[in-house]
Amino acid sequence: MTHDWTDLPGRLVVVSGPSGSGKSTILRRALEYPGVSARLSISATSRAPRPGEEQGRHYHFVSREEFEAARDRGEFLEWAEVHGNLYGTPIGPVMRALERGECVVLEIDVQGALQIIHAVPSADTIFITVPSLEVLEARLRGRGTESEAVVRRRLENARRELESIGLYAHVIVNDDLDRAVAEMAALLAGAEPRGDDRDA
Ligand SMILES: Nc1nc2c(ncn2[C@@H]2O[C@H](COP(=O)(O)OP(=O)(O)O)[C@@H](O)[C@H]2O)c(=O)[nH]1
Ligand SMILES: Nc1ncnc2c1ncn2[C@@H]1O[C@H](COP(=O)(O)OP(=O)(O)O)[C@@H](O)[C@H]1O
Repeated sequence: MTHDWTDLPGRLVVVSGPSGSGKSTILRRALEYPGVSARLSISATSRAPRPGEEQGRHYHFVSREEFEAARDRGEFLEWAEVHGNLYGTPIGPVMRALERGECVVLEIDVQGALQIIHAVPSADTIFITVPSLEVLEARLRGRGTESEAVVRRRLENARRELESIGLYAHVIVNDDLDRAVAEMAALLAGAEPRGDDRDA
């Protein structure tokens, strides 16, 4: 099924970047900034919930079979397999929020972001990166949520993901966290619903 995204009054913002680059940390804080009025899309995933994660708040946790059935029914705006699990953006809530003129943020991996860049050219795209792969490695280890083998796989993926950086409209280098959050907030605050003065 195709959707016409061009005439919706809201704004779609894609935030992407390697695992451990700081996407969730930066977004969590930037969404609280005064002047920022944006909602985070809740993805579906086949991965198991981590301690503290709630069904329907952090993700819609589903089985791999349920995910594949929804995908085959065309219910995802984009989807990807990331680190062995399936992730996808449900179309319905995004469409409805954009119809209401809201700003919707997708925090998704690079494969998904590339699908959005093709499917929704009006989307605003933000790539979060780190000063170096060494810094990324230290942060992934510091987070303590992944095993050694998983950290290595994520670093290999990061190298590949960094090759797409030029396709994004904006890049935030997450060295100083406060500055990165301020930059994200400024981009989101500027991502107002489009008016009649938009470019043709
Ligand atoms: N393509 C795509 N990627 C997603 C989606 N939701 C989350 N992701 C990405 O999947 C990756 C793994 O997310 P997660 O399991 O929460 O782990 P973590 O972000 O590495 O702690 C991250 O890069 C997320 O941005 C989605 O709906 N679509
Ligand atoms: N600017 C920063 N300086 C130091 N550590 C950071 C910075 N930004 C994020 N972190 C830490 O790096 C780790 C990865 O960040 P996270 O937001 O989970 O990344 P992502 O959502 O992109 O996978 C977390 O432990 C986080 O606290």
